[in-house]
Amino acid sequence: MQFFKVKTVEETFSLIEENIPAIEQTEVRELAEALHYILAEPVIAKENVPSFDRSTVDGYAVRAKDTYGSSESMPGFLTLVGEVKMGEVPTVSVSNGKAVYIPTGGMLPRGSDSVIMIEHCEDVDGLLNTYKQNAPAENVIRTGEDIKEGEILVNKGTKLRPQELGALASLGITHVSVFRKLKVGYLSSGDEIVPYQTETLSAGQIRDINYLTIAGLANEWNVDVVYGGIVKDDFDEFKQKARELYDQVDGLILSGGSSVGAKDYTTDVIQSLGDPGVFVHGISIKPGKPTILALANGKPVIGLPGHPASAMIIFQLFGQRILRKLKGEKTEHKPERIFARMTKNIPSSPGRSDYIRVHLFEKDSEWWAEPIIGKSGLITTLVKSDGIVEITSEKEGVLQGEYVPVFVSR
Ligand SMILES: Nc1nc2c(c(=O)[nH]1)N[C@H]1C(S)=C(S)[C@@H](COP(=O)(O)OP(=O)(O)OC[C@H]3O[C@@H](n4cnc5c(N)ncnc54)[C@H](O)[C@@H]3O)O[C@H]1N2
Ligand code: MOO
Repeated sequence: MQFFKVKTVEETFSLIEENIPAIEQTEVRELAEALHYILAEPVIAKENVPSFDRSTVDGYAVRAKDTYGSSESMPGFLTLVGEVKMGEVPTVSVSNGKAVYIPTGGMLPRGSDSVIMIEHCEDVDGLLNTYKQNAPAENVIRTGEDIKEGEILVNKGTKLRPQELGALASLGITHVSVFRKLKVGYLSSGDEIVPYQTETLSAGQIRDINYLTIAGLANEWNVDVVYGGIVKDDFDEFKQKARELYDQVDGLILSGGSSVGAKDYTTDVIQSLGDPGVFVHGISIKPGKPTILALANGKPVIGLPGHPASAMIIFQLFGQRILRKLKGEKTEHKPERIFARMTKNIPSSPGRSDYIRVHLFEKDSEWWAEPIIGKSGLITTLVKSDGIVEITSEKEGVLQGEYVPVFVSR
């Protein structure tokens, strides 16, 4: 009889951190095709952004001191000497007592240090009445204020979000070196599992749910999935299919057979794939206790519990971390969570982390979390839920009205 040597959630996170390597292969991608890829080398700014002082408003470029003392009741007077054209170097400059018209984004003319907004002036036949005093640098973006030449703009290991792509574009960078896209293999196991396309089920059969839920999550994380099909509860067949798939991919996900029943071969199959092998079998968590995590010759292998809600929750909690590590992503994991108030008391055993599926609703300007009660074999518990409440291992549950963190599903 096998027994689980159960790890806590925190121990499991540390073991993932210690055990999972990053893939080393990189590729160069065109910037517009690099969204959600992980940067493989730092990007150092080769120029200033902006490369010139620019106005942030439509107005008049002035010397701030020439506007001192101007107010609604006591306007100042400046002589208009020309205008700045967009995208061009100004041909006029600003000297004492002078002003130049400038559109939003235009280059500040020599001699000026700030821009006074159109709303605060009046052009009376070339004499500019100023009704407000300006501070130096007011309504101006300075050269290099956004990005300074020589600074590290984006570090190695950063996931490229739209804002990083925008910043790289501002420097004229068209290609970036990124870690290549991951490809993981997915295999379902179980004599009762049949393809989801099966029209009529025979007695005892179940359509494969986990392929769609797990591949869907992986795709959301910019990871490709190779579907290895469904294997029967037969050690030799399972081992052979797992090996074939393992050889083609960067990591392997096996669903079902993770428990310790007579036909649960997943552990033995994983051990056959390579060293060091299993580093977690059993986590003090509900749902998902029989989870298996392993590393076989540098490739992670995840044995997910078969129950569909358990498989999804476990893959979100641990699979995502494993894949982030494998992708070379270095930025700290910050899951999206909100605080909501629990509508009911929920007991929990100390020493075990519980993940409660909840429906979120807003009442009196506050978020409330209504637990969705149901077994982890029921996929609709996740269909009805908007997120997962974490009850950490040191707690004995949560009380009605208590504020709890909810990991929101998107
Ligand atoms: N004696 C014990 N029995 C069980 C324990 C335990 O600690 N001691 N843990 C239970 C928990 S918790 C879970 S979760 C399951 C996990 O078991 P397995 O990973 O071995 O999964 P299976 O037995 O293969 O399947 C469980 C369940 O899920 C259905 N399933 C499996 N794959 C799919 C799929 N791809 N799509 C849809 N449904 C799937 C399967 O038909 C079973 O009903 O073990 C408990 N037992
Ligand atoms: O802990 Mo298992 O994952 O529910 O049914």
